[in-house]
Amino acid sequence: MTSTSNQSTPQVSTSSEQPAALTTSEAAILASSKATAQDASGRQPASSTASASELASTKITLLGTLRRFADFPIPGINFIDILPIFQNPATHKALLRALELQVLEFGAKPDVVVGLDARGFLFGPQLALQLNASFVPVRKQGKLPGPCVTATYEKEYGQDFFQMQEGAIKPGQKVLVVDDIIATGGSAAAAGSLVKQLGGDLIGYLFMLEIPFLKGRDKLDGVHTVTLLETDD
Ligand SMILES: O=P(O)(O)OC[C@H]1O[C@H](OP(=O)(O)OP(=O)(O)O)[C@H](O)[C@@H]1O
Ligand SMILES: Nc1ncnc2[nH]cnc12
Repeated sequence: MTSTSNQSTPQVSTSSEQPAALTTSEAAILASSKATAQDASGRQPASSTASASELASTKITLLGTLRRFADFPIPGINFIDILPIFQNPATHKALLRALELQVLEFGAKPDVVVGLDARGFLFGPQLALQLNASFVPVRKQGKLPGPCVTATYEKEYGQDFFQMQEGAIKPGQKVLVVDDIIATGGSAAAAGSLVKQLGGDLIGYLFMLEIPFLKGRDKLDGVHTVTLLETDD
């Protein structure tokens, strides 16, 4: 996929067509795509330029698709709605492609993709298929049959329990935990602790979106964490 689009690629502005005012997140994406595409001599190899610019374009498109709802689900929470991405096949496809590119940053192919109930199920199984990996769910308590391991956690708007089925991960398997959003990091940290209880080798966390001011990464014990998009607004 390149920014010279085909029908399944979201339409993205070229630099001469940029809207007059970029948001802070969009400007940061453009700056980092220019920096990372350069080699040691300052030149930009064609393939790396293409994929960096593809990723930067996709990020801007996806950020523009998000919606905000004030005071949902409780007063004081600025809820970021990712669902519009899935309403459009082009943005849906671009998201999956971008996440697949982000997995390269882990330097190892996961054996298992673990997705968190419920929004981690929107793209986790598809990503697992693209990586030729297994998909295993983390579910809210009371939804999984058979013996389970359980972890309690606090998230941005409440407390909950997560479970995984015993035997769902084989000891030593390389596991990537994926979810839509990392806010305070409580959900992801609980999922990581379940993976470890089952003997998995937690190689990292991958999120569609991070809310940096909530400092969720601080709860992830330094485990490699990659996020496609960031917004504090
Ligand atoms: O970083 P945290 O503060 O823990 O918050 C992030 C979690 O909150 C949301 O899930 P939610 O529990 O609302 O469930 P849902 O996916 O079923 O909507 C989101 O999908 C993450 O899993
Ligand atoms: N602000 C937020 N918006 C959407 N999902 C969330 N999960 C935790 N915090 C959230």
